[in-house]
Amino acid sequence: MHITLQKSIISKQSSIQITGSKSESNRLLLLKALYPEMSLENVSNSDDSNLMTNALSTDSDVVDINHAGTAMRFLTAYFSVQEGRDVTLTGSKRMKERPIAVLVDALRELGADISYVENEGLPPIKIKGKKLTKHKVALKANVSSQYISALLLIASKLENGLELILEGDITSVPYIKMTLSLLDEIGVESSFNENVITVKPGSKDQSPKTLTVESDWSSASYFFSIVAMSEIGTEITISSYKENSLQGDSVLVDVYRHFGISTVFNDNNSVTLKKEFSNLEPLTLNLKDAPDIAQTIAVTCFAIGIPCDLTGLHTLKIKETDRLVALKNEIEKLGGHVEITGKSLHLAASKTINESVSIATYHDHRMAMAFAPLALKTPIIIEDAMVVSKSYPAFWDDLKSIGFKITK
Ligand SMILES: O=C(O)C1=C[C@@H](OP(=O)(O)O)[C@@H](O)[C@H](O)C1
Ligand SMILES: C=C(OP(=O)(O)O)C(=O)O
Repeated sequence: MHITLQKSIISKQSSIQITGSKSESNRLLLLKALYPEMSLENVSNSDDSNLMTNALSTDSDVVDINHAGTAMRFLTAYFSVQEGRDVTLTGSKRMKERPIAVLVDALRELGADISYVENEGLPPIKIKGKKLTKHKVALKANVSSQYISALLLIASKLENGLELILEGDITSVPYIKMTLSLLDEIGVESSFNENVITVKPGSKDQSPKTLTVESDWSSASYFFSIVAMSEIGTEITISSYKENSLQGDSVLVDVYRHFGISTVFNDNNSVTLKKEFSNLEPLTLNLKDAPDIAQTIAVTCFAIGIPCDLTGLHTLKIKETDRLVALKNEIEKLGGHVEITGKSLHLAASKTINESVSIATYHDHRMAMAFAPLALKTPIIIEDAMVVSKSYPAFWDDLKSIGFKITK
C-alpha cells in the first residue's frame, strides 16, 4: 500500500504514546525464556518482537523470523543451547543476505553444532541444540554488535559463564552495554573492560521481578525530526522515557539541540520536545554508536537545507537494505545531492525540494518513517507504507493524530 502525505500544519501541542523498545524487548523476551520467573511490561508491539515471542514458544523445527535481525542473531545463540532440539532458522530474502558467520564461528568455537543450509556465512542455518562446554572465545566486533549481545544473552546459562575477546573497533557499543545492564537487572554479573567482556554463570538473584521496557528512542527520532521541521514554538510530548536510558539512540536529545530542539523530561515519564530556534549551521556527526538514527538525521538536514557529514555508518549497508544507497537514491529524487562511501554520507545544502516524489522504502521501516516528516515541506508519497510495522505498527495513526493528512 502506497500512501500520500499532504503538507499539513501539525497541532502546536500534541502527545504520543510510543511502544516499548524493540531492542530491549527482544533481549528481555529471550531472557524470560531462560529465567521464566520474571514478568515484562510495555513490551514492543513491533513485528520483530512478535516474531521473537512466537519463535521462543513454538515447537516447530523451522523458525522464520522474516526481516528481524536481532531475532535472527539472538535466536541463533538461544537454539544452540537448547539441548536435544533441532531447528532451522530462516528469514526473508534480505535476511538471507545479512552476514552471520562471525556469530556462527564463535558459537562453533564454544562447541555449538550449526550448519549452513544454502550459502556459507548466511541464513538459513540448521542448529542442533547441545550443551556448550567451552567458555572463552574471540570474535570480530566491528561488523555487528548483535553477535556479541547474542552470546552475552546465553552466557549465564553456560557451565562456566563466558569470556569474550572483542577484536577490532567495537561498533554499536551502547547496544552491548544495554545487554549487560539488562543482565545486571536480573542478577547476572558481568564486567566490560577495554576489549574483554566476562559474564559469570547463573544469577545471584532469582526473586520474581517485573521489568518495564522503556519506550523506543529510535521511534522517537521521527518526532524530533517533525519538530525540527516545524515552526518555532511547536511542541510534541512522547511517552514513556527515562533520562538515564539504556538505549544509545537517546543521544537524540543532544543531536537535535543542534536543530534548536529542547527536550524536557516530565515527572510522569513523558518527554516534551520543543522547537526553540532555527539553526542553519552544518552538522558533523559520528553515528557509530547510534546507526539507526542516521536516516532520520540525514532527512532532517535535507528538509532544513543544511549540509551534513555523517560518519561511522559502516553497518548501514548490512541492515534491512543498504541504507547508504537507499538514502542517496531517494534524497536525490527529491532534488538533493548526496555522496556516500562504505561508511559515510555527505549531504550538500539544498534550497528546494521536488514536489510529490514517490519514495521507495526497500523493505526498510526506517526509510518510510525517516522520509514521512518531509510532508511538512511538500506533498510526498511513501511506497509500501506498512513496512513500518517492523518496529512501529502505529506510526501512521500517530502521525494522523498530530495533524498529518494521509490518503491511500
Ligand atoms: O542489538 C540491537 O538491538 C541492535 C543493534 C544495532 O545493530 P548493529 O550492532 O548491527 O549495528 C542496531 O542497528 C539494531 O537496530 C538493533
Ligand atoms: C537494523 C535494524 O534492525 P535489525 O538489525 O534488528 O533487523 C533496525 O531496526 O533499524
